[in-house]
Amino acid sequence: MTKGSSGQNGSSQDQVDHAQDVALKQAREPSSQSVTFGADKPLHLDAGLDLSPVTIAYETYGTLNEDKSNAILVCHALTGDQYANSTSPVTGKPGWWNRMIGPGKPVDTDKYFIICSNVVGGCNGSTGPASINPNSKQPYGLELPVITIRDMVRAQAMLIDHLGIDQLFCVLGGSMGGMQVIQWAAAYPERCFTAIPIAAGARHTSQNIAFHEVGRQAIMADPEWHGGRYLDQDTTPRKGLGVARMAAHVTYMSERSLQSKFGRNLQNREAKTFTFDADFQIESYLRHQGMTFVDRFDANSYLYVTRAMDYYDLAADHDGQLAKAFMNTQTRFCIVAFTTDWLFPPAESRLVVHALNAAGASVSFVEIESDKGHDAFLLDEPEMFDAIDGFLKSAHKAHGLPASGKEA
Ligand SMILES: CC(=O)SCCNC(=O)CCNC(=O)[C@H](O)C(C)(C)COP(=O)(O)OP(=O)(O)OC[C@H]1O[C@@H](n2cnc3c(N)ncnc32)[C@H](O)[C@@H]1OP(=O)(O)O
Ligand SMILES: N[C@@H](CCO)C(=O)O
Repeated sequence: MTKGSSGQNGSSQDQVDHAQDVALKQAREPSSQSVTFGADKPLHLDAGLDLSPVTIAYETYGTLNEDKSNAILVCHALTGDQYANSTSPVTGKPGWWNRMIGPGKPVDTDKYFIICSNVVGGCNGSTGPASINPNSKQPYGLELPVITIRDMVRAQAMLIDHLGIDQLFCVLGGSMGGMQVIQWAAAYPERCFTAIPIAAGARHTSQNIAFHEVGRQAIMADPEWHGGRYLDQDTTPRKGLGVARMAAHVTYMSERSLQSKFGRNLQNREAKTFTFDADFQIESYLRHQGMTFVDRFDANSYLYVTRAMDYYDLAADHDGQLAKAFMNTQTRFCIVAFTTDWLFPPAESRLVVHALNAAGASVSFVEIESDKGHDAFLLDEPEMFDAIDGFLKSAHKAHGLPASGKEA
């Protein structure tokens, strides 16, 4: 942990110049597959408007079998993207779920056809606030209606229709991805043979909304935000977005992991400097997380995706009774939670488990002892891999799928 001190509000951030911003914008052009639905097939939004055209950028891995019964939809988290198992053209980093997806891995590309799409409201090729508003011919900015988790899932259903798939063998994802899984199972039970929400819940809590609001205010307080019209000015609210990520990142870790990674260790120095530089490793680490984030994510998209999570409350959509969302479902659930996740603690997952039990659903609950906090689902957690591997293998048998997706 001895990377050089990086001043979130200091000189190294300021070195990121105009050219880099332009490169970033270019990188956001969809480089994956994408489908665009026109005015004849608009996306109906919870905000009460229709969105068209609407583009959905996605990646696929593995082979779709002849009867299209081996498809798995992977839903990404807040700032994730469609590059779950392929190198991101924006960061040059390997797929964010390479540990989970691949030949012989729990989400086995030798058996399944895996689809991962960028959410609507995002910034990696799907329609979002940086997309061109057909009316003004300018980027939408805040003219894009607020997007909800239900909207994201409705857009994914359009993509699944487009691919000619009636039923998904599985829908899985973590955090905001897990919210989408829960919404998929509630809205389209007959289309989900299995569902695996990880480190997620059926609502955003008051504390979670509070942290998101801190982040949004940091972005909107940055003078470079320009009321959301920063792209017209060829700039981005880097400082505000960086601070938003720093605050959010703390919530993705646990007290134990922060302590064991960094403790009170100083960053490349023998003694405190009696300044406000990044004396502590944790300060340097957070500044690094903030700075690298602004190179890969759009500030307005951050407003939209955080809002989507805040608005999610599945019980409220069913007279306050979560079980009603799942009545008579045939979907088989595996709910995964981590003991040190304080963003979506196991108690939130248990509410979903109890509702599923009350609805008579088939559900297993895997509570994993981990010190990695919320982001454990992105990391090396053998117990999580074993649980998902076992669950999918048993569901595979119950479904009657052939051993390999290439057969059929
Ligand atoms: C879920 C989706 O759909 S995808 C979106 C998820 N992706 C992200 O959230 C990306 C940002 N988040 C992270 O990096 C998360 O911490 C994780 C969980 C994904 C990765 O966790 P880990 O592998 O444990 O990495 P860790 O948290 O230690 O961070 C490593 C980075 O911090 C840097 N770092 C570590 N210590 C320090 C320090 N003292 N000072 C400055 N930088 C430091 C490392 O150099 C490394 O930088 P790099 O990522 O630019 O190479
Ligand atoms: N760290 C992940 C999960 C947050 O919920 C992300 O940024 O998407």
